[in-house]
Amino acid sequence: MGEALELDGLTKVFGAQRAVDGLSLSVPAGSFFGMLGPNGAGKTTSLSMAVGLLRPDAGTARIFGADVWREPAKAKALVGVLPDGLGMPERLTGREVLTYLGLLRGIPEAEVRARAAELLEVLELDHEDDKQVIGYSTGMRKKLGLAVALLHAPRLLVLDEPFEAVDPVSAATIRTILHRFIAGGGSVVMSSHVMALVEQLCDRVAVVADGKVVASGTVSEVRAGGSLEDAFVALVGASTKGAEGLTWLSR
Ligand SMILES: Nc1ncnc2c1ncn2[C@@H]1O[C@H](COP(=O)(O)OP(=O)(O)OP(=O)(O)O)[C@@H](O)[C@H]1O
Repeated sequence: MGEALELDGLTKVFGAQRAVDGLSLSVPAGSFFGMLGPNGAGKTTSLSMAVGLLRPDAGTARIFGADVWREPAKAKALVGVLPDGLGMPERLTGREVLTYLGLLRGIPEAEVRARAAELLEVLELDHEDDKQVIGYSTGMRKKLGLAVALLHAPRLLVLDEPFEAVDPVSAATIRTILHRFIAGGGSVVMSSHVMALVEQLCDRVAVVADGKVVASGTVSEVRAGGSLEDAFVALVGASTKGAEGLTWLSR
């Protein structure tokens, strides 16, 4: 079936820091792919380059074979993105955001309205229909961002921390939506810090540290008989910080 996403030698340098350092990975079509890594490992920077939001200093990103930076219109039509710290038109309601972005995508108006209504209902954003985005909570923003990513029925979803700040009921809804998306032939790449969620949802994972992939494969290959959390700590190095110092916290 080919590759949904192929990153080859992606590199991004900020000043003296190589935030992403020759990162390569391959996401087979139909897979649910988890990207793990400690804070500052380079996950957001890599995913931003992968979907055309941040220009790489070197390397390539392909979505179903389309080069994200050489054939952006073709590549971007195939992908729905939930970026980190999503900027939204703050003075629009959720329904207006979806309608506006759907029309910009070239979806016929009646179809946009029908899809927006369905997404808002499923994600339980429809009961506060008058609320502008500026009044949304972090979790509501995340859900609206996911609705935006799904609106044009992409073949690949790239989601940066989709479950962050989302309540358990909404998280279950999102999990169901993502499972249905995969069952319908879609592919998902998501970053997350929640190991249990990655173990439960994903069939393949990559662990990123210092801007490089330090392990990748099926979940069982990467966890190698133990838990994913143990494998992760072994790969990125355990820290003993926090056990010492801070004596002023003791009573
Ligand atoms: N615009 C920027 N300017 C300077 N440095 C940056 C910029 N964006 C990211 N960085 C640095 O690049 C490194 C990788 O950051 P990135 O946000 O990709 O990590 P991450 O793996 O997504 O982390 P987290 O899990 O905390 O979200 C960090 O050290 C960060 O400080």
